[in-house]
Amino acid sequence: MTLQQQHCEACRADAPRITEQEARELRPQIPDWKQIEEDGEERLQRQFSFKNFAEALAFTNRVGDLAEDEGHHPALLTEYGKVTVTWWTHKIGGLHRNDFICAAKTDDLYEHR
Ligand SMILES: C[C@H](O)[C@H](O)[C@H]1CNC2=NC(N)=NC(=O)C2=N1
Repeated sequence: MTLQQQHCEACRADAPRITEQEARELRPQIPDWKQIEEDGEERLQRQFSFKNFAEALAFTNRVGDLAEDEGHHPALLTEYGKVTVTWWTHKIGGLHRNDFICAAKTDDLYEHR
């Protein structure tokens, strides 16, 4: 089953961070995302481009709906013509499989915008 077809599991404080092996296997499904470290935490980040602010905001709201549906929430920076989406799991201060699932679903929203 692809990442896009999966759903997030409820975030738990004792949930295991994703292993480097798992991340290596999943990264090819989200090739446009980069893994960054911010505040000492691993995160997934991608910048999406748009014609103007209105389109950027519409996409932002769709990602917001996705987050509510999955019970898993990103950081969103919405600017004129671009939206930067950052996924990580607050409860474990790092990356969980959920973040890869949501990154893949975010790509889907962009491709079908
Ligand atoms: C109670 C609520 O489900 C939890 O606080 C969820 C909300 N959304 C979340 N989103 C993210 N990215 N990480 C979390 O740990 C998280 N926890």
